[in-house]
Amino acid sequence: MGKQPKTPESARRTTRSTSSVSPAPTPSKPSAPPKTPELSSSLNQLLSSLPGRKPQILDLIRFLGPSNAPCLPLLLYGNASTGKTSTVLKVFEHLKRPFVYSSCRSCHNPRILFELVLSQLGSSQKRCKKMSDFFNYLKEALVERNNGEMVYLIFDSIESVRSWDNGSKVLSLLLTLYDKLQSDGLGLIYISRSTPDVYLLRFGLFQPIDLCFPDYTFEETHSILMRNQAYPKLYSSFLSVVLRPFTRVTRRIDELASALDPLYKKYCEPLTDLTIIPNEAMKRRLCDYIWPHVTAALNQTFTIPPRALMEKGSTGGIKRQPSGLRNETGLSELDFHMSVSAKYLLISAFLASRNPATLDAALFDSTGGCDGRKRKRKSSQSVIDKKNTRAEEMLTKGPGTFPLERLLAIFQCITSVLEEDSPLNEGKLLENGVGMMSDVLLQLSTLCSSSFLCKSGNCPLEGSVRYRSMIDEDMALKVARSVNFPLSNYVYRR
Ligand SMILES: Nc1ncnc2c1ncn2[C@@H]1O[C@H](COP(=O)(O)OP(=O)(O)OP(=O)(O)O)[C@@H](O)[C@H]1O
Repeated sequence: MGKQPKTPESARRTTRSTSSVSPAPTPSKPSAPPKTPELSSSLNQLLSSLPGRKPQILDLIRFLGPSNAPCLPLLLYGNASTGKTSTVLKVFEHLKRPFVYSSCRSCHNPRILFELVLSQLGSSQKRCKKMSDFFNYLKEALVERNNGEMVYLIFDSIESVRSWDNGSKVLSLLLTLYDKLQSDGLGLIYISRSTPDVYLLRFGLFQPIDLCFPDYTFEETHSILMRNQAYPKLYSSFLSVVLRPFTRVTRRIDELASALDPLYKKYCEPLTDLTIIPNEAMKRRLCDYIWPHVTAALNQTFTIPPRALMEKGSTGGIKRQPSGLRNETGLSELDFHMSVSAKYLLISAFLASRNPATLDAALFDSTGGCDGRKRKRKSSQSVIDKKNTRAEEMLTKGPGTFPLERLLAIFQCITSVLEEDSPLNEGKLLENGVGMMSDVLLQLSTLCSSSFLCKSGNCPLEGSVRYRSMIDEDMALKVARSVNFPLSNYVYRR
């Protein structure tokens, strides 16, 4: 499971400013969700509109507290399409609270973001030439508004700010607004795909209450897709055929919905009556009918649009690029399409191609951990020298080939390390567990057909197929970052 949402008590911390500014109102104690019959039916509606998000919804309502009580900044985090935005917006709608929503991803630069926030607060004429303009206008708008009710600024996708010019400064301003403006009735909610440590380490003052949105389980994904279906029996029989293979490729609800939509239309084509409850024989016939389309659609999931593929020089001694596959901006597309297990497989393949096989034992211990330093200390200098010479040869030759067994061994090692290390990844890996391994061959063939890997002919000695990774180090690092994998700890360097 992912990092569990903290209990309200353990999550509430005193920021430097709340402890030093005495007249500032104390953030309210989180209270239980209201229990009037009217509200509880609206709460039930809210809960059923977002399957799998009950703990997050209830925590969020508790953290926000009553409408006139200040609340500490909240940081909602989780992978793409885990319902962070939908949950916040629906909770605010349910509570009927005033809020200002801005997605940093669609703003592209600070000026657009600042002016978007101000315009929603009624200051649409204000132009922000400097960062301090935003702060001053925001303060003015809050003072003018001052009606005793909190107003919440919701900043979505704050991880995107880091890639802007002056991104760090902008992020620092956004994350410290609470310290400066809490007494003006401002609540702050940040939504991020990155984990809190990214912000806590770099912006020391920022100490929000964090709320994790773990990836959906298979069952939750099923319930989400079943929502609002006109013919639930038929749709359920459709999902029983298609959902397993697709969730191996992606767990993103938006990707699944758009991939399954045309397939469902196909599935219904042979039927004249959609209200029918398919019996076993009909299910089998429909399954046979849809299956070729399923396999074709599964392959398409990895297609990277050509406009995103830009030429870029190779780095780190890796000389070859896959034909037609260039990276850099391509990663956002890649990130969009690639499942978590495919990303780990790609990282494993990169390591297998990049590192000499002789270093595997030193980099990964038998339980899968990265135990490089300990082992290196035990090796004699001459053994190290020999390995280094071979490794240097590899670096100058470009990416090496490797057999399937080596790929699987590395894959197993790095995924088991991540089960221990990464709170967000933990959920995916534990949940997928065996599934992730059994899925590898399917992922492998898809990675080959998408030119991320290539088959490198048969090894004359072993007679088996060998593979080669076709991505460069920059791309591997980006893939690794997207799943919080510490790739540089595993890459052999001269
Ligand atoms: N639990 C859920 N129930 C119903 N629909 C959901 C659920 N979770 C996600 N979705 C749907 O998936 C899509 C993406 O959800 P949303 O934008 O809320 O995710 P997110 O975590 O904010 O993603 P991102 O990090 O990409 O911004 C939306 O269409 C949303 O309706």
